[in-house]
Amino acid sequence: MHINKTEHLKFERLRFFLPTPELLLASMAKPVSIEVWNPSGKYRVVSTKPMPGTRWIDLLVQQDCRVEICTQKKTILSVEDIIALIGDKCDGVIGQLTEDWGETLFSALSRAGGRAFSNMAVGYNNVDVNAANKYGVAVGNTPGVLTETTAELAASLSLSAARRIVEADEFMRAGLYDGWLPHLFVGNLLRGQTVGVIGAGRIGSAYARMMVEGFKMNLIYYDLYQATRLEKFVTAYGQFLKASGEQPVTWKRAASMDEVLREADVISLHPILDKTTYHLVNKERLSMMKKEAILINCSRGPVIDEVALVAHLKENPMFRVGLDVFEVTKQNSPFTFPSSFIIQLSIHFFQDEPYMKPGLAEMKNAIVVPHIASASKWTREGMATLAALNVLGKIKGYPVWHDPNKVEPFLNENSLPPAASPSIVNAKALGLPVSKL
Ligand SMILES: NC(=O)C1=CN([C@@H]2O[C@H](COP(=O)(O)OP(=O)(O)OC[C@H]3O[C@@H](n4cnc5c(N)ncnc54)[C@H](O)[C@@H]3O)[C@@H](O)[C@H]2O)C=CC1
Ligand SMILES: O=C(O)C(=O)CO
Repeated sequence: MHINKTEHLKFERLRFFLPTPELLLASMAKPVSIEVWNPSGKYRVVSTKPMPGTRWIDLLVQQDCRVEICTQKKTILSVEDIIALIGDKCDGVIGQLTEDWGETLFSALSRAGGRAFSNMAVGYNNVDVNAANKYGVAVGNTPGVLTETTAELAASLSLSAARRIVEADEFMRAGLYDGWLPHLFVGNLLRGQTVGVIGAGRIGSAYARMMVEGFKMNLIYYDLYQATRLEKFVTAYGQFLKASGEQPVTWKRAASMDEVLREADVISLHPILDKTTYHLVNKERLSMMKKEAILINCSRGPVIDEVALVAHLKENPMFRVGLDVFEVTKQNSPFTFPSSFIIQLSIHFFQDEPYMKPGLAEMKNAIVVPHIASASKWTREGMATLAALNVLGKIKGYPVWHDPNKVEPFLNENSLPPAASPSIVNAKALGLPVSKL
């Protein structure tokens, strides 16, 4: 066994490249690379990935946790890999949206004595919450801290698509620019056009505000619920513009999603991924959109039928798309069963990346980025902190925070976080107490 012992900050950290005794006992153990903090800690918490910042580690260690971080050079861990990490004694796991958290993993965690899991993500379509309920495992997520960062990427993609920034950049780098021309990379003006938002929750509403306020676009949105605060904001901003002698902005709550698709010039998708939003944008719906419309997806890949999208992009060169997330390509996928199988079971959607549908990468009218919408330093460190505190809160028997949309008290680096789990999605099902702090 190769062991390096390193003093790091005020805690002890070990690195080794062979299984710990717990891992050796795991049924399908493989050699894994682990970094250990506070080896003598009472509670064993595993993180399936190194996460940004160190506050999340400090907070766990201060509360008597031994923290084990998987440093294996493999982007997406398999169920077997994670079973090996869980071993025979594990109090909680911090996992990633790329992992399949279903019956197998929750039963393994439960067998190891664990009752706490948190995704380092707000979306938890990769988690079978019913299975977690069955084994009494609390499931945490990380809302709120990534709202603005994700909305900013959706806004960036909207601008990049409207003004053809990626195409123009490639043109410059290829040495093709030989002087200003009236027709060179002519795109769309956003001001006065209509922005459509599907799923006006936290991120959808933040994006809508950016586009309305920043570019004076009118808003049309579709959601299962009324976005009252967003409506009030646009009304007030419209009144302000009018009082300043400018054209006021307007808003409309659409009765159907199709209304948004028909009317909007830029459409951004921000719903959760579940059986009601799977392939929400399909061939028929793409054909309803304006020929020069812009479609942005920073939610989850399977919200769009990407085979239909590639065909639509080919047929409509002025239609543009900005994608941060992707559907799995069956041909290349490590998973072989058809998507209809997933829908019928409708348990959870565990894998939608990293593959692109054939033809997408060649489309000039598509901008593609690798699921980076939440990738600002503040947000990613905050996500790590919230995920760690979700797990810690359950281990310590703390109540659940009363409002998962207001997580700021957990993110203040200058004070101790509240003694609560910031966001547990199955708190009600497990009958967990709610914090009155
Ligand atoms: N690309 C990325 O890096 C990121 C992606 N996300 C994705 O964005 C999603 C939304 O995040 P939040 O805004 O924080 O969640 P949220 O829960 O605040 O908003 C989701 C909204 O979708 C609406 N919705 C649900 N089903 C719908 C349907 N069938 N039709 C129309 N609207 C529907 C809900 O009513 C809700 O208002 C996450 O679940 C995640 O999948 C989130 C963060 C980063
Ligand atoms: O939080 C999420 O849901 C993500 O997609 C990560 O950015």
